[in-house]
Amino acid sequence: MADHIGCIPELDQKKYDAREQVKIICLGDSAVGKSNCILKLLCVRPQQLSTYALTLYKHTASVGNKTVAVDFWDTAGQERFQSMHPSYYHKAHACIMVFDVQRKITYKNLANWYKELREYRPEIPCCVVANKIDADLKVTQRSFSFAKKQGLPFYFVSAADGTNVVKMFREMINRAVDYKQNPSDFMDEVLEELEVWLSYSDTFSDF
Ligand SMILES: Nc1nc2c(ncn2[C@@H]2O[C@H](COP(=O)(O)OP(=O)(O)OP(=O)(O)O)[C@@H](O)[C@H]2O)c(=O)[nH]1
Ligand SMILES: [Mg+2]
Repeated sequence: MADHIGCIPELDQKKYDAREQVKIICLGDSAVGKSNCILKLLCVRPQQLSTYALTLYKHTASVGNKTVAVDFWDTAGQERFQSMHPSYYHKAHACIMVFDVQRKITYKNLANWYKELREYRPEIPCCVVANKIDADLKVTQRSFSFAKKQGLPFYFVSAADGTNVVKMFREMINRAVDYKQNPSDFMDEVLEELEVWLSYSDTFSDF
């Protein structure tokens, strides 16, 4: 039932420097399995690049004929205050919201996370992940209406045995790239144009 997990043995610097880059954030209550989902995908020991409150995981993925550098942003602790710093949301291209199928409160709290997400990022693709299904497979027969009501894709996942982990991330990376190429948020469009313009002016300043 588990997906095959594609391991990346070591960092390929060329791919890492890929032009296309997306930021994907994870939201959800403490201990729902956010970090474990990412770790399962990466199959490698994480590289901790930032502070106590934030861990940044680097990943490369193929989307069509392009190599995409993916930054997964994960928190360590701040979600216990039921709110994230605005910089966490800044320029995110997609969001993965996780709850624990064994703790109802984590499902209820999705509404708060989603509200906060939409205050900062009204248009980015988002999905709902029901994690820890290995602990009780019967939950996959239950319906969790929150995602449907909000029109969000929904995945039953187990970070422990890998079920649906790769599928979920692959689809979300595709959607993040898609969003980056066709932002529906006006501010994002402006920032995207500005970035292209700045990269051109960098190139010319080399001459
Ligand atoms: N049975 C089972 N346990 C899981 C699964 N995913 C995570 N866990 C366990 O749940 C606990 C929390 O997992 P984390 O990945 O650290 O959760 P988190 O959401 O990153 O937690 P914080 O960083 O504290 O916010 C750990 O003890 C994991 O081993 C899963 O799919 N199945
Ligand atoms: Mg964590």
